[in-house]
Amino acid sequence: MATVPAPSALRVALLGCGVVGTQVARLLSDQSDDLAARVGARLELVGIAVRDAAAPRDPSIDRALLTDDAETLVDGADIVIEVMGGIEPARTLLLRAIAGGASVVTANKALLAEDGPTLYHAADEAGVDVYYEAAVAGAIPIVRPVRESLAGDTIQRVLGIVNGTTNYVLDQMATHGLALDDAVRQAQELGFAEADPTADVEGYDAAAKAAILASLAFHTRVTIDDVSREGITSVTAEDVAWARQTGHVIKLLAICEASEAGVSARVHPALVPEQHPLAGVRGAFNAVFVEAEAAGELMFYGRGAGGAPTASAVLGDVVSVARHRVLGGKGPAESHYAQLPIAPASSAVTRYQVRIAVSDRPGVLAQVAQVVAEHSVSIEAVRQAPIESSLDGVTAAHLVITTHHAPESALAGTVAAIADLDAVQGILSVLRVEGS
Ligand SMILES: NC(=O)c1ccc[n+]([C@@H]2O[C@H](COP(=O)([O-])OP(=O)(O)OC[C@H]3O[C@@H](n4cnc5c(N)ncnc54)[C@H](O)[C@@H]3O)[C@@H](O)[C@H]2O)c1
Ligand SMILES: N[C@@H](CCO)C(=O)O
Ligand code: NA
Repeated sequence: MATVPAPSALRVALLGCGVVGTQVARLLSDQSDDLAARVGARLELVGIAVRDAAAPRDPSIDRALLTDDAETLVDGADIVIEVMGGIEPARTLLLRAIAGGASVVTANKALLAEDGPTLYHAADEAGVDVYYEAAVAGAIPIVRPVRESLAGDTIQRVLGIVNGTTNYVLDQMATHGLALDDAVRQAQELGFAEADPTADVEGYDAAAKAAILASLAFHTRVTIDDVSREGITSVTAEDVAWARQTGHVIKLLAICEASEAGVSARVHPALVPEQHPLAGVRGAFNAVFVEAEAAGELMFYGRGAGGAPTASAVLGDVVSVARHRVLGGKGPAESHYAQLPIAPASSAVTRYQVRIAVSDRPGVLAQVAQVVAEHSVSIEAVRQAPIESSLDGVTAAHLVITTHHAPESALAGTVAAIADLDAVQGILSVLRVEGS
């Protein structure tokens, strides 16, 4: 039987030359001999699609490679790397690449969380790879471990700090007592947060990553529309201080779980016990904590953003898809055989900490406890502390109630009933407690 000779070189097209693209081009050039040895064929960067070929670029970029004709570039490639971001034209260009027989590597979480299945289906039909390690938690290997290393196990839960900007902001609030707006401004000055930080602080970036992680972990298609999302804008310096007093830190978590109700993916600020490994994730670092039936607890930690760290993940994927082309065949495809239902957000079961301002007089604690019990919610701990400037001249106190596990729907009813009590001056915060 005649064998097809392995290619001596693979043509690589790069779409986008921003923060990540610049570093991808640099690594392809700086490491070209090592990459050739690892792949078994040279990786030849044949062009870089940009919006404006005349714009200033990092000196490491070979300007002769720049083109504003992305379509022609894609048509001649064996491997297409997409680091432009956005839905269009990224989707159309990737589909064109796949239809033309190229394997693709992308860092585009927004596109995958919105319409990944269109790409996966096209790649299946064409017999090529779609790899996307950089799309979740940047440099941290998490897509490959979930897709391959844990393929023989059953993942039960994934808890992730997958947005560096918000982790930096919450960490600054916790360690320096900053207000949220001041911490966001500092993150912008240091270049962590974008000029428009909405996608980060409102949790959209983390929600896209949660959709991708939930799809991988539970072999079920989950899109960003299936993810319940709450950002960090309502977190106050007082919440952060109270978290510390009760032995917690506040983190923006992406939580993916499978239960009898189906798969749930949610993003919200949560209290994490100080002794949990996720509580020690400081600054702009990311970490993904995985609970699996046989493996137990695993944590993946590192840099979730930045040009070079993200390019590291992209290059790892490029080497994988290139090896497949040299050896023939392709890597594992998207797996959605389980097709579990998407659980409604109200079915999530977790612990809560409710902080309320109450009039400090006899019987108030008993009234609050009664209301909680009537909603079948079990109290784990109650703390009380005086409020120095009392409201309306009535001596007031903070009451901090931590519950045992309860469904979100039961908690919502409980909080509404507590708010109706005469002795309750206000609900100051309701935070979920995760990781315990
Ligand atoms: N920056 C990070 O830390 C990071 C981390 C993980 C994933 N990502 C993802 O990587 C991708 C790129 O991010 P980035 O930070 O490098 O963004 P960026 O804005 O710095 O770079 C994107 C580049 O693509 C170019 N571009 C956009 N549309 C184009 C088009 N139609 N034709 C040609 N060029 C086009 C832009 O001009 C820009 O130079 C995004 O999908 C992002 O979500 C980024
Ligand atoms: N903006 C993201 C990086 C890219 O996903 C973050 O702050 O983590
Ligand atoms: Na990653």
